[in-house]
Amino acid sequence: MGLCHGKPAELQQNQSKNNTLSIETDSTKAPNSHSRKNSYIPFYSPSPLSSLFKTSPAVSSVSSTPLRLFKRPFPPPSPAKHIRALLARRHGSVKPNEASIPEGNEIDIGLDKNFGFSKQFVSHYELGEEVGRGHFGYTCSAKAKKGSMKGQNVAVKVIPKSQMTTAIAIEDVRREVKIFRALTGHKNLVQFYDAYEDEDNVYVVMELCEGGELLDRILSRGGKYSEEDAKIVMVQILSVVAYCHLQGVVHRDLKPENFLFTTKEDNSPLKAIDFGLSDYVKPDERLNDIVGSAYYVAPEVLHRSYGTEADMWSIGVITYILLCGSRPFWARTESGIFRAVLKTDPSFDEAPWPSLSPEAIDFLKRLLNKDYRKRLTAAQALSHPWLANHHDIKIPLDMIVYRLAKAYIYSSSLRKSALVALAKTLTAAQLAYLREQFTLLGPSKNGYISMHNFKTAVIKQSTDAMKDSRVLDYVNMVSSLQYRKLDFEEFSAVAISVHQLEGMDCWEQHVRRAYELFEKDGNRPTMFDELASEMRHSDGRLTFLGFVRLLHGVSSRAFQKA
Ligand SMILES: Nc1ncnc2c1ncn2[C@@H]1O[C@H](COP(=O)(O)OP(=O)(O)OP(=O)(O)O)[C@@H](O)[C@H]1O
Ligand SMILES: [Ca+2]
Repeated sequence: MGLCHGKPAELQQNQSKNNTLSIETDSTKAPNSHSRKNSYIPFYSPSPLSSLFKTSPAVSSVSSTPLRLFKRPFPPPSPAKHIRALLARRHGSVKPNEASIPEGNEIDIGLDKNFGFSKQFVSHYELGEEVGRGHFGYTCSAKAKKGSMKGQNVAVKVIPKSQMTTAIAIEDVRREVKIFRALTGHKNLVQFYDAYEDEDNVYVVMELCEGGELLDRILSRGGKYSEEDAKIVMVQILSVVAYCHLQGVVHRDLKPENFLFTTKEDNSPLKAIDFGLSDYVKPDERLNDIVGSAYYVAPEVLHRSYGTEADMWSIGVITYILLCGSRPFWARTESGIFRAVLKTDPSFDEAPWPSLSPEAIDFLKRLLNKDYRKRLTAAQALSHPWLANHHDIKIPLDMIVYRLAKAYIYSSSLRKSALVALAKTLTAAQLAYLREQFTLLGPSKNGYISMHNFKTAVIKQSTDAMKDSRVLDYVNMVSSLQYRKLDFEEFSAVAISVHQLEGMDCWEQHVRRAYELFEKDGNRPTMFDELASEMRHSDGRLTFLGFVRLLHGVSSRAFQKA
């Protein structure tokens, strides 16, 4: 993955209007988070979520917020609200401008609120003080009273059953616990211990993080991180997200509130929490429910067709906030935020951007690309030059390689030779990521991998989540495809993403050079009699335009239509 900037023209539209210094109204208010409540934070204003949680009547999210003057294009980050469509989905109905929870319990008659968890919470743990609060639950510290954990401090997320007013809300809690339990084991993921229930609540017992939320740390630093400090955070976030994605889990609510530091030390490890909105997704599947928090939501989520790439967008938003202290997409209302996400591009003109490294900006542009096919995966982001040479990076296996392998094997031999030509144009830095993936697939001593390797490499890393998400079925299907052994050269052609390369400035150079190579080695009269004239020379060989279409995997039928 060489540094090659994203398309500036595409990304610079609409910037000017975002860059004016203005009086802004922050539409969010502070949560009840213990740590945050007690610390003075200059730009802080209270969040409507806390009142929501107490099932108060309708709360206006905007009217009670004071006007503040900020010397920034946008106000600094504050806790993000969940998207109203999500609240409606979970709680039954939400009025157009109010994120309210229906009152009374008429709608939960007949709902099965038994989870099959142990009922022995009280005999096992002694609940302590509240350490945090979200929309769906509050979290307390607790002490284990018996067993192997006796005397140990833990955190307990308490999810009141009175909040579970729809079948969807109940299903979401079941899934949250199932995913959290299955995924546990990564060093940047809060350790799950057990789940309990009684008449009133579900209790999720987990490792206690005493260092507070990433959001609090951003705010206590005055809103900004140095590049070096931001890298330390991003490597940890990417590492745990790459792990989730490989297992077939999309988090869907990545934001600084959902990352906690284990201790108050500056160099404390960071841990992901809150799988409350997570879901399983197979590599070739698209989800369609609108879920997440407005500032961090990806455009394709709003278009109701998304996969793991949506998390990568949220990671782009987090990185942007870390580096400049402002949100890239901001407006006073939810619909305004959505419009910004769909239509505007973040500004990189104002301070501090001109003084930041081109690698940092390139990294961001490749995450905040509105076309999800052009976005970096988590494993690719870890291989990006901005993070290169950072200590503690372990590039994980990337499921996109499996998807690309399947597409490659089903391609015509003509497309295969076009991809081989394109792969020959990659720079050493770009090949580094592919080399890592090849190595992870476990090549033989003489440098070949077979389709079987695609299975053995994944089995080593599989958790129960991978079974539940049916990623293992997908891997079995890919590894059973009939294809010859691959050396690194052909593997590079297999695992090259044409869409991603197309999102880079250097695409034109790559594709022109690749066409030259293809002309030399692979171009021959095509067999499709009715190829459109602009796709073929008079002797039947592919034109440059035809070559580009071929790289994208356009079928012969589409060629005929073109
Ligand atoms: N393991 C933990 N250790 C310490 N504090 C925690 C832990 N887990 C959660 N918290 C605190 O509790 C808050 C709420 O937890 P969590 O995000 O899981 O709840 P939620 O209701 O699902 O949140 P949201 O409103 O984002 O959906 C967190 O933001 C954090 O401050
Ligand atoms: Ca949360």
